[in-house]
Amino acid sequence: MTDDKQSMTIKFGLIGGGVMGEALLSRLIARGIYDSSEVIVSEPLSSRLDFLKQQYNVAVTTDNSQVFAQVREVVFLAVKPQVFSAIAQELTDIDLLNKEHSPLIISILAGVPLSQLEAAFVQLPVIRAMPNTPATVGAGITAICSGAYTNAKHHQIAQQVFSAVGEVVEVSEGLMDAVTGLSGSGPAYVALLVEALADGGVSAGLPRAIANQLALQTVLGTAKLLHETKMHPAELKDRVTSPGGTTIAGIAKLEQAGFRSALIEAVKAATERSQELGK
Ligand SMILES: NC(=O)C1=CN([C@@H]2O[C@H](COP(=O)(O)OP(=O)(O)OC[C@H]3O[C@@H](n4cnc5c(N)ncnc54)[C@H](O)[C@@H]3O)[C@@H](O)[C@H]2O)C=CC1
Ligand SMILES: O=C(O)[C@@H]1CCC=N1
Repeated sequence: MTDDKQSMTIKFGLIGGGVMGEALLSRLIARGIYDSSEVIVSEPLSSRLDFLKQQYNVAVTTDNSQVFAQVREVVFLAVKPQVFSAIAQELTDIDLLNKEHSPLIISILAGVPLSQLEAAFVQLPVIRAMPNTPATVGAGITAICSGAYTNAKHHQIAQQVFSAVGEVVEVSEGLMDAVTGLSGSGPAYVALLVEALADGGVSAGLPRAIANQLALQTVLGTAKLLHETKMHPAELKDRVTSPGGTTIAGIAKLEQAGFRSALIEAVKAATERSQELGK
């Protein structure tokens, strides 16, 4: 059931109010891309629904068909890929194409290809995207690729939506699984790195709180330095590494333990998993 907000004004519909859905929603409203009165969220968990309604003052529903029926501009799919076929099934009774304003469908579902999306949303404009969790703080990066029925306006809408949460790149669809394995899953790898660096500091005798702070700021500062100066990572590594010094001793251990290979294999494994999710 929807609440009493005016359905006439609904421009943006979110299906799935979880981690990524909320990250996008919060920034879109904070940046004024959509007013809260223009948004509807569909989510089966009542605790999440209540929270999102309270926090963002948006219309809410547990009925996905309400979103498809009311939205005039964008339907944003942010459910798990495993739920997609059930949602596609719910659409069979709704004539989306012949609505007065047929919406742009944006999907962030890992692995689900444009062919599957376009089979569910027949002749509708669809954009497949892969954002990442730093979107929550406006520091995300999103790769997008467009379906067959999109035009320049749809493209502009997707750019505007994802620019609200960070950088946007366009790739061909064949690269989306690799994007998922790198930047989509990447925040988890970096979180592991931060945690492990701090553990190393604790192991070397640092108090936990100081070790956490040192580890986090080292990763943040290094990323900022590389980003702002456009320096090649190898050059930065060389600058830190004094002959016969401490850093080369640490790097030798990382190489021995297969640090680079572990990251390469992680990206490859996540890419393969994304490919599997689309089958
Ligand atoms: N978490 C991440 O870092 C990223 C996730 N993604 C993709 O975003 C999608 C969502 O991921 P998360 O936000 O992490 O998951 P999540 O589990 O936090 O959110 C999914 C939400 O969908 C709701 N839901 C379940 N069934 C539903 C249905 N039938 N109709 C409407 N809502 C339903 C769930 O209750 C939940 O709140 C996934 O497809 C994932 O591949 C993409 C980029 C990054
Ligand atoms: O782990 C996952 O499947 C999702 C997609 C990218 C990040 N999280």
